[in-house]
Amino acid sequence: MSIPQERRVVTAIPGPKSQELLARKQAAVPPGIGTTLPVFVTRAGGGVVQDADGNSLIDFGSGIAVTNVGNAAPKVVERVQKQVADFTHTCFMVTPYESYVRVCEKLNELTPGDHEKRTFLVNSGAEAVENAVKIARHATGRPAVVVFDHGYHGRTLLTMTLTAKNMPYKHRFGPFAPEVYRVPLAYPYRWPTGPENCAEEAAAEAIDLITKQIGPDNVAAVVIEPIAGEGGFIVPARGFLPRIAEFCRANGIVFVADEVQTGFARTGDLFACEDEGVVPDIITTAKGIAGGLPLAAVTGRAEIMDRVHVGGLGGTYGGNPLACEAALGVLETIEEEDLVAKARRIGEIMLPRLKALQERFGVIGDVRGRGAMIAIELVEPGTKEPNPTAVQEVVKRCHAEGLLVLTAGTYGNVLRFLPPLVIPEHLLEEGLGILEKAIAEL
Ligand SMILES: Cc1ncc(COP(=O)(O)O)c(CNCCCC(=O)O)c1O
Repeated sequence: MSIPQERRVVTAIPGPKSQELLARKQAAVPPGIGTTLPVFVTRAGGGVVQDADGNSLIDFGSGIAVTNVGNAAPKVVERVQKQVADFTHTCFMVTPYESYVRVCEKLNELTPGDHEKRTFLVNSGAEAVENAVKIARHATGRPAVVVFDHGYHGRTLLTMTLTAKNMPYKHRFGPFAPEVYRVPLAYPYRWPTGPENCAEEAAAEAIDLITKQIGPDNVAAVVIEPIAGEGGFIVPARGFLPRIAEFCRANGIVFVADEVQTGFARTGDLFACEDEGVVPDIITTAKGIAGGLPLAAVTGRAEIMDRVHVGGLGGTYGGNPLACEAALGVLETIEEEDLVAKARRIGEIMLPRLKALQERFGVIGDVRGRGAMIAIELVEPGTKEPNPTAVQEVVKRCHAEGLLVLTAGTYGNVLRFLPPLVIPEHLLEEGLGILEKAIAEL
């Protein structure tokens, strides 16, 4: 890795150059575009991001689960550099090119299920989810879409409607899309009768709501994240996903797995659905797919995807050639560096240390996640009362020490950890040390 894999804090964070740039940002960009940490990045790679003031921060965010293979990953850079000099855009619907087809062939091969599949490419996770719903409605002739508490699916009108949390995602942006219904998620830590009953009871409640209040024959699709991302890294109780998938199969409902955040080795499987052997009818992917180039994909059963009339799917930039080359570089990197195993290793390091921390500090109510998608939920000690104030305090301390961490959760009380899968273990350990110190000092 060409960038020194070290934490180096040489100024206040943010430093003077970043502060100057922040003032310019505030004069040019609306505040609706928030900023987690106002350090202006100049280089990044491996497990670090470098800023304009010469600081090198440990990256536990990966640009929100995007740079799984590392920022500026060598195979991504090599492929994109060659492609950009050949051609930058033709619009695949006008004159196609082989790299787009190759990406789709690989996704058809690698996503869960050995049935015949089709894939097409778009630009963002939200666009992928929008298209999955379009295709499900077209194929079934049904209007309704079922989503879950704590779900997140994007910021377009439909995906905002599918998303659960009001602030900041939905507030004052209505009216929302029709025919979207929400049912309970199997949230073990907060399930009323305890985690051991969660899968069966939550599935029964969800299925009962669909059956009694919507009508299975009116439902085109169920859309669910195998691990809820923005909603707080909620790993549904084991057995919940298979029960929901089975109900969908029995009722002709398209089961859409939204793997925008969980995909591409992040959770210790190439796709998170593999963990319980769930085979989705459609899977949406983005983020980790192209190492930072804007790309997303809709991969589904051929008999569903092929129902759409010619010209019914599209968009100008979908499957941009640079992004397709990047995606091929990502897939090569995941395979050659065995990043699925590396993600599992990250979980094996993080989970025990966080569980040991939970033993010492009552502010940690729950430790959860899989692979390199890990989180702690902070509460008022001795209760399950969400503690967003503690999260903000820990974040402030981590950032000041040069550790980039992100938050999540419906209640704003989750610290989530999404290190690049290529992060050197010494940086992972160092980052955990900073986190432990920040929590101990609360
Ligand atoms: C499961 C899941 N589905 C869909 C999406 C949407 O993907 P886009 O590429 O951001 O549109 C996401 C994006 N999550 C990060 C949102 C960042 C923000 O906007 O504040 C996701 O996690």
